[in-house]
Amino acid sequence: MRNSSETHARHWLNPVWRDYWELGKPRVVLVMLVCVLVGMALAVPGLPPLDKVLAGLVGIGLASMGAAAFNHLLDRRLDRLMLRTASRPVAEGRLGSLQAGLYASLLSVAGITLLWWEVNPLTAWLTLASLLGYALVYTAFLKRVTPQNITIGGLAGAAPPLLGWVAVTGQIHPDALLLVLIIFAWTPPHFWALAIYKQDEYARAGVPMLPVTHGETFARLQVWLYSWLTVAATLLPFATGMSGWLYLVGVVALNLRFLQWNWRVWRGSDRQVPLAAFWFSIRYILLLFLLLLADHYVRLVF
Ligand code: HEM
Ligand SMILES: CC(C)=CCC/C(C)=C/CC/C(C)=C/COP(=O)(O)OP(=O)(O)O
Repeated sequence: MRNSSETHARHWLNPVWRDYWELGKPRVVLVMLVCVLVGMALAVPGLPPLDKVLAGLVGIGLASMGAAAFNHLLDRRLDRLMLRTASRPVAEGRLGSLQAGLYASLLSVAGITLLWWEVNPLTAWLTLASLLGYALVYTAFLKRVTPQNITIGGLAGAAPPLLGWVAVTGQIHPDALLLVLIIFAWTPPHFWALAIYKQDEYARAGVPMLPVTHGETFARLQVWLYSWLTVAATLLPFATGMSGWLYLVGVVALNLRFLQWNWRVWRGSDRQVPLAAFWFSIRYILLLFLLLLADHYVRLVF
């Protein structure tokens, strides 16, 4: 048992708000909100209406953090079995299941309600579908039963640009679906690179991730193949006229780096390469969406 001074030191260093904040996976949600914002910006020729932008970002942000908190709750036993996740707040018992469940419900209900009243019902429905897709379909079911968990579950994570687009226009447009396709195709190279690096932990925890069920070589090949699918998807905004030359030049440069990293994942044997490719995938998707944004406004001005 901890003595009181240790307990005090721990609370001082790790206050409870920080645990609640961590439940929402804030860094992942931040990148998702950038994708939401880009969806909003590309949906209209000028600036999107500020009230929809603010209510949309807050509502989708709350719902996404709620979904992430449900993931922490439902995965608490699994998380305990892996080094990367063992010290998470619910897994380690710093927050109880009831607390986490109430917090996740509160964020989710607040987010969806805000979207319903201040944005539009379609955005609320689509966000609810993404929330349930990640928290229930992916976390509680797919993750535990099939190595295709993230290809199917990735649809929920890919939704943000569509949510942003619909928040501003109230309608689903094919261009928004192109943006969803980019994230959807990018998710397997993003995640399987990490899964290759962490395959021993997933195997020990009994999670059927691709490198565990089909072997490391097959997973490395899939990362390489899906990175080509991602490259193809990223060229569609230019091919359809949605984005211009600035986007094309930038995305070709990004894609060359992306392919280089994923080629090294496929051909290399260095154990650190998949981890580096995973971190590059995050910079890649962030820069790609910022590029779409820059291209959109440059084309408006010139
Ligand atoms: C089902 C789809 C996805 C899966 C399975 C997945 C999986 C993961 C995993 C396991 C991590 C490591 C988390 C950690 O160590 O705490 C991670 C990190 C990350 N993911 Fe994904 N991801 C998905 C979709 C996305 C999407 C759609 C985005 C953004 C658009 C995203 C952005 C990030 C970011 C920014 C990080 C780094 C977080 C940090 O700094 O700790 N991911 N992802
Ligand atoms: C409303 C909406 C857009 C919802 C999407 C919410 C959301 C935060 C998705 C995140 C995707 C992600 C990090 C998956 C990893 O889960 P994991 O359980 O495989 O990874 P872990 O082991 O790190 O928990």
